[in-house]
Amino acid sequence: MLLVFDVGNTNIVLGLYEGKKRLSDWRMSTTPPRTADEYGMVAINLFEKANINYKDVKAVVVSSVVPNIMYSLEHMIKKYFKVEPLVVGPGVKTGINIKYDNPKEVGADRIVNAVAGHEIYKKPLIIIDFGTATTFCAVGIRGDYYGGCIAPGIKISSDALFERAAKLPRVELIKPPSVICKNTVQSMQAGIVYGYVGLVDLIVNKMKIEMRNLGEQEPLVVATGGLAKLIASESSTIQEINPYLTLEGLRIIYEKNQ
Ligand SMILES: Nc1ncnc2c1ncn2[C@@H]1O[C@H](COP(=O)(O)OP(=O)(O)O)[C@@H](O)[C@H]1O
Ligand SMILES: CC(C)(COP(=O)(O)O)[C@@H](O)C(=O)NCCC(=O)O
Ligand SMILES: [K+]
Repeated sequence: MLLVFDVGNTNIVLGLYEGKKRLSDWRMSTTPPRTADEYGMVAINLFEKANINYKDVKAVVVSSVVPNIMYSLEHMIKKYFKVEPLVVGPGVKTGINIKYDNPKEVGADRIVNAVAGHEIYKKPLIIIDFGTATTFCAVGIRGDYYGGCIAPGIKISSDALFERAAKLPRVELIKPPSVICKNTVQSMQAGIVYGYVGLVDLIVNKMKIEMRNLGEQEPLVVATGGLAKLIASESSTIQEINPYLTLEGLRIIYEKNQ
């Protein structure tokens, strides 16, 4: 079996594969940083609860945008799973041609998403990943990674509002019935959800113009990440939601590096 880790700034998402089949996936918090043994205990417990023998894991692939937990995570993988993890980074085959000023600067999660999108959809793409940050990535039909935008994520933006405004409560991130709201909670929900939909649709429409100028056909707009569903329901530009895009990209990268 193949175990993949998508290490984001809020969550570490684990995916377990047998060939192309995803057997299970789990989500754990990225903070606080844990020791190798603490990561090991969590991982083994997750396998036990799923009635899966962790000793059947024969390969591990990791994508990370959180350098400070990598020592413990890699140490755990070697100690408990007895394998050397393939860590996505320079030198790992992806089939993606990174056209960033400094290709090493792009978040691994963004490249992994591009690998998955390119393989699955075989079209020019705009990939939106609603994570701690919301990333927008333009990928050409031939797998050129052109770059994109990084915006503050919905949750950290709304957390900042809750924390910094004395009279504003923490509200559930759900869509209110209108934008002219008559109470504080719905006013905040409208500002957060519709404000974010506006951010997404404006950026996507601008990226589409730039992709046309790059000679690409109309891109497919694919959303992933924890909060994709919430925004996609209101957005006029998001066409697909693929919650497992990053995990699929890690599986594909494993196959490309066999
Ligand atoms: N299935 C889900 N339903 C609702 N919220 C989610 C879900 N998965 C993740 N989230 C929330 O979405 C945000 C982004 O999660 P995630 O995409 O894992 O972030 P990152 O990749 O930056 O770690 C987090 O605040 C997380 O709590
Ligand atoms: C933008 C990100 C923080 C998004 O990561 P996440 O929200 O999943 O934690 C990550 O892709 C990153 O650290 N990128 C490096 C800078 C860049 O891509 O230009
Ligand atoms: K992510």
